[in-house]
Order: sequence, then C-alpha cells, then structure tokens
Amino acid sequence: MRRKFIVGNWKMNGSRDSIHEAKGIAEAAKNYPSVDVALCPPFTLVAGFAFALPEFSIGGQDCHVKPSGAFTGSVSAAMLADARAKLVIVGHSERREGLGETNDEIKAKCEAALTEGLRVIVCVGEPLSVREEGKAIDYVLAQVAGSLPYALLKDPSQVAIAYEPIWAIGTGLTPSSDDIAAMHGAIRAALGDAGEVMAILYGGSVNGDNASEILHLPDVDGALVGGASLTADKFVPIIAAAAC
Ligand SMILES: O=C(CO)COP(=O)(O)O
Repeated sequence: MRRKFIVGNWKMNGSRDSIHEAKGIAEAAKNYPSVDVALCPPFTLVAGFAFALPEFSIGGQDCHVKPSGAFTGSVSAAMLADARAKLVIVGHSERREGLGETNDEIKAKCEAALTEGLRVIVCVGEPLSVREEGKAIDYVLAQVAGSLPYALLKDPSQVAIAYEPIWAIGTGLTPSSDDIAAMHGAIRAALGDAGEVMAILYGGSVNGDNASEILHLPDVDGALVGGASLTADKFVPIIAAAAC
C-alpha cells in the first residue's frame, strides 16, 4: 500500500516570515500521520525551514547535476542535503519549457539527488496542444521513460512522478477525473514492478475544493500543489482530504 504524499511547491514565493506558515503546516500535518507531507520553498529558505522544523520534510525545487564547481547561480543536490533537505523536485514544466531542460538533464539531476540520499519528484506533463491532438499519454510516457534513471532505481519508493498538465498549472483548470485516472494508470503500467511502490502525484490547480475527488481517483497517490500550498489555511484541507 502506497502512502499518500502531499507536497507544496512554493515556486518563487515566500520570505523568512513565511516560517509561520511552514510551522502551521508542519504542526497540522502531525494530525494526519497516514499522509507524508513536504514543502519545497525557494533555496534561500530551505536551510532555515529545515533547521527550524527538523521532524518535517523540506525540499528544493531543482538541483544541479554536479556536486560542486564553477556553475554560477546553481545549487547542487549535495548542498541541499547539507541544508537538511530531504527531497527535491526536478523537471518542473516551468524549467522544461521555460529554460529548455531536457529529459537527459532531468535524469542526471535525478541521479545526483538519489546519490545524495534525497527523495526525488520528477515532473512530467503535456502542453494543451498535445492534449487537444489526443497524444497526451504518448507524450507523457516518453517523458517518464526519458527522465527516470532506471539503472539507479534500487529503491523506487525514493522516486515519485508528478503528472502536471501544463495547461492546468495556475489556471484553475483541471483534466476530467477520467483523464487523470487514465494518465495515472498508463504511467503505472509503464513503470512495471517499480510502479508498485513509486508514488504518482497529480499537480495543477489542486485546491481544498477539488482535492478529495482527485486524491481518491485510482492510481493517484498524492498531489504536488502550487498556489494553494502557500498558506496553512489553504494547504491543510488538502492534507486532510488525503487522509480520509
Ligand atoms: O505547478 C504546480 C506545482 O508544481 C501546480 O501549481 P498550481 O497548484 O498553482 O496550479
């Protein structure tokens, strides 16, 4: 049985004062012991949050493939681990589309993170044009096949896939329940044995109103939440929905 996994991606939001929200979320999460909860704030807040909340899971939103070196502006998986991060998101569409990250780079980031003992969330998802052409499943399965470091998957429970249709991110739009279930089922089938333990999360406009329905669809093991993860009052109901 896979545990539900609810992850907040704060993207480029938050300040040191936001520790109050993070503490509220971490405190409330203790009421839902059946759910794994994590928050991924911007790099500047990772160490502060992780040291203030040592029992809670704090993660990064990206990592470099190398442990150190002349890579101005980058942060390595080793640095995240040193900052007491427990996980990292890789391959978010805002980096794939916005910065041109490729499957090969994302796979290398995944390997770097696993090597440092971080749990990894690998994001995949189709643009609207691909969905409208009826090719969303093929597109996403190609991303899964290209981004996962199969050779390093000794413990597939250390990897989660987040299916985030690009057109659903920050728009208030979500795919139909049937479409989410079909995509998650296709990903599960493609993962083979690893799919027994690997969590498959849904992301894209998840909120307190739609979380319960989405989280109880077949093959949906949790959610990667953007806007609705920034405050405890919006995020905690999503955690609660995962526990029911
Ligand atoms: O991109 C997302 C999480 O990584 C989803 O963002 P929203 O929940 O704001 O749509």
